[in-house]
Amino acid sequence: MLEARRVRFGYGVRAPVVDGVDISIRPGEIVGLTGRSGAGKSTLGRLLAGYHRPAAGEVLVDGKAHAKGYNTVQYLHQSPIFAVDPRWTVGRIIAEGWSPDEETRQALGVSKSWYDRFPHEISGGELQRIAVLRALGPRTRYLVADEISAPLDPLTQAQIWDALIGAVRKRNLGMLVISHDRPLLARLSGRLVTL
Ligand SMILES: Nc1ncnc2c1ncn2[C@@H]1O[C@H](COP(=O)(O)OP(=O)(O)OP(=O)(O)O)[C@@H](O)[C@H]1O
Repeated sequence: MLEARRVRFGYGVRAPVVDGVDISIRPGEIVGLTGRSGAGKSTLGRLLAGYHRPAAGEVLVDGKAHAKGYNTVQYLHQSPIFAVDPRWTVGRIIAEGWSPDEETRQALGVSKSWYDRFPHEISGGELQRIAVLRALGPRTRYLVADEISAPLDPLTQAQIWDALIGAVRKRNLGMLVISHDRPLLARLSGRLVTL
């Protein structure tokens, strides 16, 4: 289980933006996270992924604190351009995560012809599919999908969510979906948490 227990976190000396929050995501479960703008959803997502250290409380991944090495909690960013090294080719970016099997690559519609290009040489929707593919390595146990589909066309959205749901079912992954899109959350998640 991926869980945050009574976590508190603030940026710098400012008041905490997440304070005393509990959330848990079981393997095989898709949990929706919504709430007003600025409520701290992305901050909570990053805490769960181990990007921030809580000022109080704890984040546990299958009962343990985040450790060094491969992050079994993969955070998917709304703007994938911020999640990749602009000097790396697409092939290198994907290989950083794993060497994907054909089925997963094709499910996401990632073309091998993109592998020699740089992030600024492919579209936003293509880059998001690449970021999702990179995150689905065999050691991944949980995914935090932070507004990953909002700016994308409906076809790309459907392709990404179908691939993610497929991976969740096949590999018993736990996934937190952060979104303002209530119909999307109703469709995807078994449980909705409002911050
Ligand atoms: N790196 C940062 N430095 C300082 N303040 C930040 C930083 N990141 C976020 N904040 C502030 O923390 C608060 C929570 O931000 P966060 O992005 O977690 O909210 P959110 O619920 O995801 O919002 P939205 O729905 O608009 O994406 C906001 O007031 C935001 O301005």
